[in-house]
Amino acid sequence: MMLADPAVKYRPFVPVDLPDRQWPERRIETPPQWCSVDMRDGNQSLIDPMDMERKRRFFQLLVAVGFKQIEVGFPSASQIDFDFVRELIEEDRVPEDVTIQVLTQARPHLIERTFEALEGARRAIVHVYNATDPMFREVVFGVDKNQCIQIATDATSLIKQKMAEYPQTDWTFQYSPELFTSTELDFAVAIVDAVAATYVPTPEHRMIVNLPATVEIATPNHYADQIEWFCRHVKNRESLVVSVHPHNDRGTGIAAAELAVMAGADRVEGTLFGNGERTGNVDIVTLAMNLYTQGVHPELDFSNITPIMREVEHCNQLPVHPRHPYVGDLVFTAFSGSHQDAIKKGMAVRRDNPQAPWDVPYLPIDPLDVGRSYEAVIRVNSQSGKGGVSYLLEQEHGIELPRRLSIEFSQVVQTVAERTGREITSQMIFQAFADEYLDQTQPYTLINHRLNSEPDSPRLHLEAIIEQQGKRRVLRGEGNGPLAAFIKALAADGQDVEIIDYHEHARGQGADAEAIAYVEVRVKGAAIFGVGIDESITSASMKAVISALNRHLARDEPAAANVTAETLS
Ligand SMILES: CC(=O)SCCNC(=O)CCNC(=O)[C@H](O)C(C)(C)COP(=O)(O)OP(=O)(O)OC[C@H]1O[C@@H](n2cnc3c(N)ncnc32)[C@H](O)[C@@H]1OP(=O)(O)O
Ligand SMILES: CC(C)C(=O)C(=O)O
Repeated sequence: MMLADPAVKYRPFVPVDLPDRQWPERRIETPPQWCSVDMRDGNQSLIDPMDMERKRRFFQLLVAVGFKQIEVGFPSASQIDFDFVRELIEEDRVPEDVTIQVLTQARPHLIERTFEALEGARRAIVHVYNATDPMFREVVFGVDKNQCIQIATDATSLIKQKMAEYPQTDWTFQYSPELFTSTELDFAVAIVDAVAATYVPTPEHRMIVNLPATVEIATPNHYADQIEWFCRHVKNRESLVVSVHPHNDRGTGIAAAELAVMAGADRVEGTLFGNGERTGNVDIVTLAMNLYTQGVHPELDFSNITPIMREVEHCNQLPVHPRHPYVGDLVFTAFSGSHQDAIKKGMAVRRDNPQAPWDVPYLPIDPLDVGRSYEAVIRVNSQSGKGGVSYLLEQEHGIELPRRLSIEFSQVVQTVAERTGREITSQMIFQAFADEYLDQTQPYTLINHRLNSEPDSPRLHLEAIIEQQGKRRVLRGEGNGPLAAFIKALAADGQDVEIIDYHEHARGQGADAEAIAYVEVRVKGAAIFGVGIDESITSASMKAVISALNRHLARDEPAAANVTAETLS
């Protein structure tokens, strides 16, 4: 049960005393070093840790994306992690420019085993950790501060010695004061200084100091303060690569990582799509794409993001949320009418000026940049409006509705959406459009027509063959254009139709192109639309008039109406 006063149980974080903090004014202008910990922190938190096949696939994926540092496991913790590291080395599967990293606790037998796993590696990062937070010192290890430092420096000495035993490998040393964020800052600096004094890094051969938010305990600005404070107080900063390793317990892992980089971190450890202990590690995809949308290339390649997501889902056996930034199945989709309208208008402006900076409403990134298409951007349900319906007809069926017709037709789609309660696909929209306008062939059906003109006269003579109730008849009329002649022919048959508005365009390209004509006509004082499609523009416009007339006549005979709703059910 939630407490009436949570303060009796939970303590707020203590702010860092850093009145002259510099990080809020900084911007991220170059990407940090990235290290994927999918195969270690990600793997250790899976329901079913990865088998060899999934590990191989994940490693290949990380290499293909462009990671240069990959924590491939905890080889002293499990045989499969050990075997995988051996396979990478023995089968020479690590590309020249990629460095593998492995984790070990600060315990001699685990360190020994770690080096056994790494024998023969071209290059490797050995990552050792011990918990430095006061509660862990007391409850988990039963050590005081000096003993805690001793665990870390003893491990460092042993690692340094083991590195010397295998000089053919290009080694990098990494130390993490686990639970850095809940460790007293001066103690975190003291233990890192002691470890560094043991290892003796130089600016040419730096050691990595990884400062994990093992459990996220505060707002991201607090983490940034801690990182800046650390960087300003640690000795020999120029000999260290300062790395961060945020988790996401408060849901602010991304913000914490970004602010930490502004505060001086050189490197970020995280996972693809944020798998990891509890609520996960920081998601490197989002971090990278956040940089990209600020105009900074992250030096990771997510230009075909969907297969990357599917591969990670396979390896982790965990789904990526449909609303996950930049990749989720629904993140490039707008259902709501006003969003669709704005996107449609923004896309139209962009089509005219494709080199302009990206400025499409509601879309922080061009879906094409991550291999997604525009087709899925707009989807229609009962929350949608005319913009979405017209967009889909235009994009997928080449039908560019005039504005007033799009208003009328969106009501047809709205009725279907509300009745079914489901998403309406572009195919369903086209079917509704065909039912409502194109297939209106009763009572009049246009079978054919012939046009004649006289020399030196603008007048055209039209003969239109129509079918009505199974019988064919010829209607005749004359006018200055084919449509005017057809209106005359209908008038002679007792149907007074007045053209109010007319639009036409080609549909498709090349030899297969068709013409589509839209008319708004007035019949017996009422305005109504009609649409016709044909290879010939004249036939398309006559069919459009017939469509409008038949719709008008159907309204007088309700039994013939409502075809659309039935067809879609
Ligand atoms: C925040 C992180 O993600 S850290 C990484 C966590 N990952 C893993 O733990 C991977 C899987 N782990 C394992 O397979 C095992 O825990 C092993 C092989 C590493 C160690 O196994 P065991 O020796 O059986 O120890 P166990 O699992 O019970 O861990 C607790 C012991 O480790 C010690 N320990 C824990 N962390 C550290 C550390 N960083 N340095 C030194 N000792 C440590 C504890 O003090 C405790 O020792 P004790 O038994 O003397 O009290
Ligand atoms: C080992 C360390 C870096 C870790 O995974 C954590 O603190 O979350």
